[in-house]
Amino acid sequence: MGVSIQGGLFLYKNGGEKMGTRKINANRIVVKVGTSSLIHPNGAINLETFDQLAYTLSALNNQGKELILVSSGAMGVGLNKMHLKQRPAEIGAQQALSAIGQSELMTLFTQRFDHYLTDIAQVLLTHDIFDYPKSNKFVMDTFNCLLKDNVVPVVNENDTVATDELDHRTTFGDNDQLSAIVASHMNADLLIVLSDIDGFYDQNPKKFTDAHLISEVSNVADDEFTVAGGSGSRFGTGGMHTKLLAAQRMLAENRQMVLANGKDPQIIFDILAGKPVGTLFSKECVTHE
Ligand SMILES: Nc1ncnc2c1ncn2[C@@H]1O[C@H](COP(=O)(O)OP(=O)(O)O)[C@@H](O)[C@H]1O
Ligand SMILES: N[C@@H](CCC(=O)OP(=O)(O)O)C(=O)O
Repeated sequence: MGVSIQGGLFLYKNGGEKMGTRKINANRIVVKVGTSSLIHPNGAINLETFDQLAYTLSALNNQGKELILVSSGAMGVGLNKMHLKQRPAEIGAQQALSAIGQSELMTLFTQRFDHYLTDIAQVLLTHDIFDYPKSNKFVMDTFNCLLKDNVVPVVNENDTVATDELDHRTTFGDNDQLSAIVASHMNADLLIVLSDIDGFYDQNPKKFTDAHLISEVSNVADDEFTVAGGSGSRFGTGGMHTKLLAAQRMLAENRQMVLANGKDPQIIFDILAGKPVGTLFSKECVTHE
């Protein structure tokens, strides 16, 4: 079991040793994967992640779990396809790149999921879509039909029309919060956020080598936001801030969220088996020695 350092935070013992098991009971699961897990730092496609994500979700789908994948990466894949090193400055050009990348992203997923005999579907959403009762119903009906037919919806923000959270310079979209919105409306038991980092640390580990991984968080307040920095990769957008906002929403609704490293998506099996990997955001402490 972790050591409490304050309020609702538990650090891993001995600087990272993982102990105990968690009680995770999840049937409907939203998995969010960030650009940093899908694209190598050199800009190339991380084929292992695509393949292992498809394998893991297909295996769980075959076990009867209901899965929704929220995937970033349209911009990263678009940059790669157009042989560009960095995002263009203009928002229109960014949106065009994302449109190019989105179809390529789906091609990559379709290939890998086909290999594991799993059908997928593309669902492009905006953050506010659930606020309109008619659209809300259409979106929910679509998700419910797909899940009933064992099809895995692959969600991304519809970057062509979503401009509300873009600063028109450096950030593009926010799938961390979109995944929490989807988890919330689809009444998911668990949100798994896969990133390029082992979990939530007491300071940005890409900047501070003595940062400690936090095992469990039961409350996200100002203290947590002060140690949440920006994105660690060239392509990620929200950094830890948007992940904490997603966690805040999950906690408020008494749902669980696990933030874990997506370099090997089979970590999802460990999460569901209750192994104390990553950071668990949960109102109640569910780790037992
Ligand atoms: N307190 C923190 N704990 C962990 N990571 C942090 C923290 N503060 C900032 N970060 C940064 O957040 C990054 C993950 O966010 P981001 O690059 O947007 O990934 P993704 O593409 O997976 O959404 C990490 O690589 C890390 O550099
Ligand atoms: N819609 C954008 C994703 C934006 C986003 O939230 O990215 P990330 O921080 O990598 O999860 C894209 O597909 O590039």
